[in-house]
Amino acid sequence: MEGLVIKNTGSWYQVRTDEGSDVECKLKGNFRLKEIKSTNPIAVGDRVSIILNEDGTGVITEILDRKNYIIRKSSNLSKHSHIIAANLDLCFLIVTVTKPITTTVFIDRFLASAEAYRIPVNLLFNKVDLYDEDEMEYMDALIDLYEYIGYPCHKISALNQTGLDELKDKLKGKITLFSGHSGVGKSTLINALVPDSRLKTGAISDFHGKGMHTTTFSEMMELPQGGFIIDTPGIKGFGTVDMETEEIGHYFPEIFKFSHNCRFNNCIHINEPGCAVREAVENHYISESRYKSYLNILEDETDDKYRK
Ligand SMILES: Nc1nc2c(ncn2[C@@H]2O[C@H](COP(=O)(O)OP(=O)(O)OP(=O)(O)O)[C@@H](O)[C@H]2O)c(=O)[nH]1
Ligand SMILES: [Zn+2]
Repeated sequence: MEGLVIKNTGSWYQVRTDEGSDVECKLKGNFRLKEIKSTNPIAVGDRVSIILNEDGTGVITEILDRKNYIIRKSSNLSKHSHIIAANLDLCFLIVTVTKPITTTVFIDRFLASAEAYRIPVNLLFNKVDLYDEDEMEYMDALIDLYEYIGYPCHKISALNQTGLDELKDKLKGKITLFSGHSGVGKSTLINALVPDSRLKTGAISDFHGKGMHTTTFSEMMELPQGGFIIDTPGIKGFGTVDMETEEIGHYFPEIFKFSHNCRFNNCIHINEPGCAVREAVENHYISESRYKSYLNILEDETDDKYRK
């Protein structure tokens, strides 16, 4: 029997079978994952094969191929990583122009990581009910920029529940990760989209008792229209994705496009002669803020290399 892992408590996995029932499962004793050194072999979003025990519980015997997964390193030194979720169809990054400010560097780092993971992102500009004329203008400029690059943008007010219908359509039948700075209105939005999510949160803490570490546990919330939302506590963005210096430009779609015309094919677009990316920045085909974010990631990765 096959199903979808919708909750992971560390020792148990809740599996929604394709027939529609929920089964509490354990892993088969000798279960191993070959390619990934991970503290948890299975995460929410995984599709698995199970066999049923007589008492109604189940055993996970096999994990089906993943289309993607997001990880967090257990610590900087460790090679082990924690898989946060698998098989994501979409990310919603919630941003605000004010209260709090979401910087373009934060947005661009998130977008680049999502590109590395091959997960499409939509930007949700929340709290539009708060903005004055200048803030509206700034938001519209950002929306022009990101839509031009290819990231769909939405103006919403989670508080007043405006702009949410289009989101509901997009979420239907998908697994979507919600992310954003603390205070942008993520909980308010999720409560508006999943009417009984507050109730569910209560039920989880009962189930776990006290000693539960949030890092080993995650859950998907089911949407009334079908589909799931992932809002794992403690994730801000994806954490750092390791990127090779020459790869970073691949995760900025518009930089990648222009980089085909650079004179050197290993150009990293800093001060090489014949760099088509820098020329595009000077001619305003690539935005200054995006190029700055690119340099910002490049700097970090270079620092990392020297430290190692
Ligand atoms: N004016 C306005 N306020 C909002 C809106 N959405 C959320 N807020 C307010 O912003 C504050 C933070 O909202 P939360 O939903 O708790 O934000 P969060 O992103 O979940 O924050 P964390 O729980 O810290 O991660 C609350 O006071 C909300 O009422 C909105 O659309 N407009
Ligand atoms: Zn270049």
